[in-house]
Amino acid sequence: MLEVADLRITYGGNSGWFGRGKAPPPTVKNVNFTLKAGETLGLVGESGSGESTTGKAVLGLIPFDGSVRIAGQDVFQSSPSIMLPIRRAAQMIVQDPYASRSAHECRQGRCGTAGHPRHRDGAGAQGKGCRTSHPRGPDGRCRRTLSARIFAGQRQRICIARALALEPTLIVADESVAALDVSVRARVLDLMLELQEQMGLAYLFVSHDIAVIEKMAHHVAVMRGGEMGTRRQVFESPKDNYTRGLMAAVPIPDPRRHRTEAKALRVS
Ligand SMILES: Nc1ncnc2c1ncn2[C@@H]1O[C@H](COP(=O)(O)OP(=O)(O)OP(=O)(O)O)[C@@H](O)[C@H]1O
Repeated sequence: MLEVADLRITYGGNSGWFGRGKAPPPTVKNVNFTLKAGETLGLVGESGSGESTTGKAVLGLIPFDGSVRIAGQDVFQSSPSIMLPIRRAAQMIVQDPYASRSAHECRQGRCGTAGHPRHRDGAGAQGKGCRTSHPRGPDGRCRRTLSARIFAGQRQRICIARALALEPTLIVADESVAALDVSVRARVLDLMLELQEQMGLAYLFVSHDIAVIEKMAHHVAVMRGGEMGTRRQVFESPKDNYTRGLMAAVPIPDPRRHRTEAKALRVS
C-alpha cells in the first residue's frame, strides 16, 4: 500500500541572501518503511523528530527528496490522471478536531463531505460521511447541529467521516486522538479499529502516546533512533538505546509497579 524510501525533507532549503546562505540541516533524513493493506504502522518519537512532517510528505503535501509510492504509484512523479485516484485513496485525519470545523459547516450539511470537489460524487459522498460519523445514531443528525455544539468525540468522528467519505485505502492519522479525553479516546480508537477491519484500511499512525500506538499498531517505527519491528519486538525487547529511553520515559499509571521499579533502579 505504501512504500517510503530514503525520504529526506529540509524546511527552508534556500536560506540567507538570495538563497546563498548555508542550507539548514534536514528535518527528516534516511526514512524507509513499508505498510501493507489492512495494517497499521505506528510512527513514534520525541516531539520535533519529524513524524508529522513524514505524514505530510506521504500525502504529497510538502516537497521532499526520495521516493513515496502509494499502491505502486510515485506520489510526485505520476501524471495527474494517475494521481487523482491515488489522492482520493490516501486521506488524513487531522490532529485538532476543534480547528478543523467551522461553527456553521455542520448545520449547512457539509460536515460529512470531504476533499476537493473533483473527488466528490455529490450526495453519495455526503451521505456516506454522515453515516460514518453516526454509525450507531440516526442518519444525518449532524446536519441539524451547529458544530460548535458537537462534543469532542463527535467532532473527531466527523473528521474521520470526512476522511472516509472518499473510500480511501490509506489513512494518515496524525495525533488523531490527542485532543480527546481518555474514555472518548478509547471509543474513537475502537471505531478506527472496527473500520480498519471492515474496509481493509492501512493506517500510518503518528502519536506521542505510546499506549495508543500499543493498542493500534501492528508494526512500529521509531523516528531518530531508526528501530523498526513488530509491536511486540519494539515494546517488549527494544534493541536500540534510543527506543529503550523512549519507552522508559512513558509514565507508569500503577504506583506499586512504579515504586518497585524505582527501588530496583536505586539498588542497581
Ligand atoms: N512549515 C515548517 N517550516 C519550518 N519548520 C517546520 C515546519 N513544520 C515543522 N517544522 C519543524 O520541523 C521539526 C519537526 O516537526 P514535526 O511537526 O514534523 O515534528 P513532530 O515530531 O511531529 O512533533 P510534534 O508532534 O511536536 O509536532 C520541528 O523542529 C518543527 O519546528
